Amino acid sequence: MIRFDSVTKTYPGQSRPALNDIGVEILRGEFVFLVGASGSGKSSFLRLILKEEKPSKGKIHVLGQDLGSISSRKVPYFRRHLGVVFQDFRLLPNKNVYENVAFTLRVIGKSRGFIQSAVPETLKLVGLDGKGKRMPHELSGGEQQRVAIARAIVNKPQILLADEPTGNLDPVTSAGIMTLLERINAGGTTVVMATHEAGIVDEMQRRVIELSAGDIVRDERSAGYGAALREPGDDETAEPIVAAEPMTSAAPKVNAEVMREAPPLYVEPEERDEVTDAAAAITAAATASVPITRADGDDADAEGAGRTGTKKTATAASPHLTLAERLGLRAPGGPREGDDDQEVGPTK
Ligand SMILES: Nc1ncnc2c1ncn2[C@@H]1O[C@H](COP(=O)(O)OP(=O)(O)OP(=O)(O)O)[C@@H](O)[C@H]1O
Repeated sequence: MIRFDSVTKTYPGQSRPALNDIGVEILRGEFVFLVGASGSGKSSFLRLILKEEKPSKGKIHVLGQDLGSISSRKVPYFRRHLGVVFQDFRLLPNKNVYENVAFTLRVIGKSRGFIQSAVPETLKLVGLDGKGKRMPHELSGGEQQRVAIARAIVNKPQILLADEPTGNLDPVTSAGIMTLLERINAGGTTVVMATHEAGIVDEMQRRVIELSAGDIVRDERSAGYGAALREPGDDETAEPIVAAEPMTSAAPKVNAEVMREAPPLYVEPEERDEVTDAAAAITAAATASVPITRADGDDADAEGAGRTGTKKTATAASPHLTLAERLGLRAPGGPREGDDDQEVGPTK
C-alpha cells in the first residue's frame, strides 16, 4: 500500500538528510504510529507519501503507483485517495462545519446529490450530527478536529495520514479522537499517524516506526512509545495521557482480539441505520461520559475540554466495557446484511 525503497530526502540548503536511505512497507489496513524526537523526519515522511515533497533518492509507491511517475497534473487525482489531518485542524474559518466538509467534494466535482448525502452521513459518523451550521470558532478543539477528520474521510480515502492530530488537545479529548481514528481504521482505512503522545502509543499497541535523525531505528508490530524517546521524569508527570483511568475510561484499550471481533463499522448508512446511529452516539459518549472538573470546580463535557491549554482533570471512571460494546457493534441479531460494504477505506 505504501512502500519506501531506499528513500533519502535532503532539503535544499541542508547538509544532513531529513530522511536517510529509508526502506519500509506499510500494508493495507494497518495502523502505524510514526514516533521520534522533533526533527527526526516524521512530517517529511508524511509529506513524501502525499507527494508534497519529492525524494532526493529512492522510490516511493503508494496504492500501487510509483509516485515518481505521477505528473504534476495528476497529483490532485492521486490525492483523492488520501485523507490528511493536521495538529492545527486547518478548517476554513469563514465556512460552517457542513461547508468545510463539502468544500473538497465540490472542488473535485461531486454531484449535489452525492454531497447532500455524504456530508451529513460523515458528520454523523464523527459524532457531529446537528452541528453542520456551526462556525469553526463556535466549536471546541476536539469538535474542530472531528470536522477535520470528517473532511478527510468524506471521500472515502484508502489512506488517512495524521500529523500530530491530538497535539492541541487535552488527554480526554485526545482519547475521543483516537477512538474515532481506531474506528476509521477498523473500517479498512490504512492510518499513518505521527505523534509525540507516549500515552496513546502505549495504550493502543499498534505498529510503531521510530525515526531518529532521519533513520528508522525501530519498527515493531505491536509496541509502545519507547523508552529512548521519553523525557526525563515523563513517567512521574501529573497528567500522563495513558495514566490508566482517564484514557481507559474515555477510550477503552483496544487489543487485536477486540479489533478482530468487531465487524466493519462503516456500513453504508440507511435512513435510520442502527449501526451509524450507535456510532454517532458512542462517539459523543466516548468523551462525554467522563466528567471533567474545571479548575474552578464546574463540570464540563469532554469535548469542551479540548481547547488548547485548558487545565482539566478527569474524575470518575465509567464501568469497563469492551470496545465492541461501547461502539454498539454487538447489535442484537448479529451481523447485518451488507456489513461487507465499507463506507470508508475500501480494501477491495
Ligand atoms: N522545508 C524544509 N526545508 C528545509 N529543511 C526542512 C524542511 N522541512 C523539514 N526540514 C528539516 O528536516 C528535518 C526533519 O523535519 P521534520 O519536520 O520532518 O521532522 P519531525 O520529526 O516531523 O519534527 P516535529 O516532531 O518537530 O514536527 C529537520 O531537521 C527539519 O529542520
